[in-house]
Amino acid sequence: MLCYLTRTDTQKSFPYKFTQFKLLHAAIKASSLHTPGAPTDTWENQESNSPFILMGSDFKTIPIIDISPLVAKIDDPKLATNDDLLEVVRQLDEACKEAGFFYVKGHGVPDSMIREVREISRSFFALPTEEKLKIKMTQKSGYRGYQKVGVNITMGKPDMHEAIDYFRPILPGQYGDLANPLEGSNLWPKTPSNFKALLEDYLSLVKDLSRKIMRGIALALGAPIDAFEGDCAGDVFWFLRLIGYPVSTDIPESERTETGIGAHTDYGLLTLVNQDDEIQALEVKNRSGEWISAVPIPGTFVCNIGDMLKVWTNGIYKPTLHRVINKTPFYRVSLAFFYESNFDACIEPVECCKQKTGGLAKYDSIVYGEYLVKKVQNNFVDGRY
Ligand SMILES: N=C(N)NCCCC[C@H](N)C(=O)O
Ligand SMILES: O=C(O)CCC(=O)C(=O)O
Ligand SMILES: [Fe+2]
Repeated sequence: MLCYLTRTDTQKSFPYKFTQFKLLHAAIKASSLHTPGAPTDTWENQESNSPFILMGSDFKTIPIIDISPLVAKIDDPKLATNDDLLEVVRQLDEACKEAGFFYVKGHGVPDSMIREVREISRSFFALPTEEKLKIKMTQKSGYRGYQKVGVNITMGKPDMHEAIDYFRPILPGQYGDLANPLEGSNLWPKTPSNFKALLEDYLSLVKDLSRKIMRGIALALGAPIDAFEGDCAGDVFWFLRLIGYPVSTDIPESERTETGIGAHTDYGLLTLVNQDDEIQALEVKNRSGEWISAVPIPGTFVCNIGDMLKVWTNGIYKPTLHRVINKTPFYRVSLAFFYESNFDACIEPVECCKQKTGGLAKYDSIVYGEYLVKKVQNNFVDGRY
């Protein structure tokens, strides 16, 4: 994909282009192709007052990456420089810079599992409201549990989805006062009976898959392979949302808004979305401001990067605005898994990324847990649970 951007404030213009890389050091160099203050800055303000004018092509589709070499080899130091793995790394780098979104196939999570977790979520959402409210989300439950359509808000507007939110369990006092509002354990419905067991199996698979993709992303950035482990994400905080988007005409007109989830970026490092086949509803905003559809591709996960990765990379990779609008006559189900950093991690631009972006930190450091708590509290209007 080739795009030309002109920096209007300095009158400097430059071509920005990705070529084929075969070796790891070339993949690392790819990150230094990034000129300070260059194209990724358009990502920051995707609305109108960007200092850049886009003149060339922009992404119209979201790349599909077959990550099977990465899944097979990334944990084996002897294999971590294989050509096929480095080709995956190169594709990850390109996708994170161009779109902030990519599909993964060849990820090793069985198709049957991917479908089953959606089906079991669908059967939960089909239960009577009284039944679903038995695991109701409240402030007291640490924001864990079921929320009705319209309870979650984005930019002040009710979202047209119902959901169950699961967060990594937090013991009282585990992170001092930092995690207080999110302390608690998860709420599991009694029916369907295998709900908890199935979702726990799923969670362990997507957690490990995310760890491997983050190893690939570390290499793509020219950072050590375990850069997103240890103090950063070695004790990762995760959460999982089971989401149901009703057919819009099934929602009373007085309560209806246009969006299943309004435009937002995700908060952490990496998100893995398992979306219903054949229902097109997830949209991703490109640099030109067009909404590009993330069409369902059976058996894949839609991956996207989050706010913490932007800070860590000093803006080399930026999260992309996305939203969900279900205009179809079908009830849509998705599972969004969020792989974040350690809850108490202080995320700041790292040296190797600063070097590639002019040397100075473009973002203040953020304590992830503080950021998350604020976000979660802002997602719900007091008393509207
Ligand atoms: N990354 C997460 N958790 N996504 C869930 C919904 C995002 C929208 C949320 N209401 C908001 O305004 O952030
Ligand atoms: O349902 C989807 O496809 C995406 C959900 C999403 O963007 C989110 O929960 O953050
Ligand atoms: Fe999202």
